[in-house]
Amino acid sequence: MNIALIGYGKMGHMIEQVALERGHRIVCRIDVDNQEDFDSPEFASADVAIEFTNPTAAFDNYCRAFKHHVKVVSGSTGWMKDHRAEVEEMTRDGKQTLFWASNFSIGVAIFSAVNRYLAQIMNRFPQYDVQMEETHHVHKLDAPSGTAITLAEEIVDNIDRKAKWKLGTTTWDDGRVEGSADHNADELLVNSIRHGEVPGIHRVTYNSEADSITITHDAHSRMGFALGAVLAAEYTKDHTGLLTTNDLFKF
Ligand SMILES: NC(=O)C1=CN([C@@H]2O[C@H](COP(=O)(O)OP(=O)(O)OC[C@H]3O[C@@H](n4cnc5c(N)ncnc54)[C@H](OP(=O)(O)O)[C@@H]3O)[C@@H](O)[C@H]2O)C=CC1
Ligand SMILES: O=C(O)C1=N[C@H](C(=O)O)C[C@H](O)C1
Repeated sequence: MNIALIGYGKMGHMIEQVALERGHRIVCRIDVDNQEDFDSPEFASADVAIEFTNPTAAFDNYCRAFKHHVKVVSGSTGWMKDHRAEVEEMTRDGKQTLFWASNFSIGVAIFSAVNRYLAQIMNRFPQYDVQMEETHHVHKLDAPSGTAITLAEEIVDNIDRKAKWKLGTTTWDDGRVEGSADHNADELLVNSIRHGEVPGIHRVTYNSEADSITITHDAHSRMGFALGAVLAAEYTKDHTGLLTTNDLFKF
């Protein structure tokens, strides 16, 4: 299939490698300095555009692709709080197509199923309090991570004693600590750590006086995200509307 890349950074390069290995063609690469290529015949020839940019650019990129009726697969995080409703409206009834996931790795799809099940079990065991921690490289622009937000929303949806999640502290390599761990009992605290070149670690811990139960997903590289994004593009070619990994992996 024909793939356009929007954002040619760490993920864009890795997705190109995986897409070529799987026999696809890259027909267009759009980065900051060639935005006019959105209006090129090469971009319009794409079956799917794969977008990995940043929290502030992502929504505009979806709109520019939709103008040419090009379907989008996107992993950019941090835009949902401002544009979720608009994207839901644009993709309603398959008018436009966006496959979005805060994390494309197969491992996180499995982790997320375990996360939801564990939260349901914990309704019967009020002696356990739950907290989350995510660790990423120091270049990351958003905190908490998109994956942490998705996992936190799943816990809040499934465990009666938590009403919402709250960003706690962000701890940096040089020892700086931003934010505060203060929170109410009905708030799920999510702490962030920014360290070196870590691709992404997500940890959910249930703690009681007697013991702790921790589940962790630790990405060894970005390769799992890139493979998932290309699998999502292959799925998106034949589907419409607002899609996500639950559609792809059938969890
Ligand atoms: N869902 C998932 O599985 C994953 C999601 N991510 C998310 O994907 C995003 C990108 O990650 P990553 O590749 O590591 O980041 P990078 O910073 O390495 O790459 C982003 C690229 O997008 C470019 N860019 C910025 N603005 C625009 C624009 N308006 N149009 C086109 N290109 C633009 C940047 O250019 P310049 O450098 O010049 O600004 C850069 O080349 C982040 O939001 C990250 O959180 C990352 C990994 C997995
Ligand atoms: O910025 C990253 O690198 C990552 N971003 C995604 C997120 O915010 O959850 C996914 C992955 O953890 C890597």
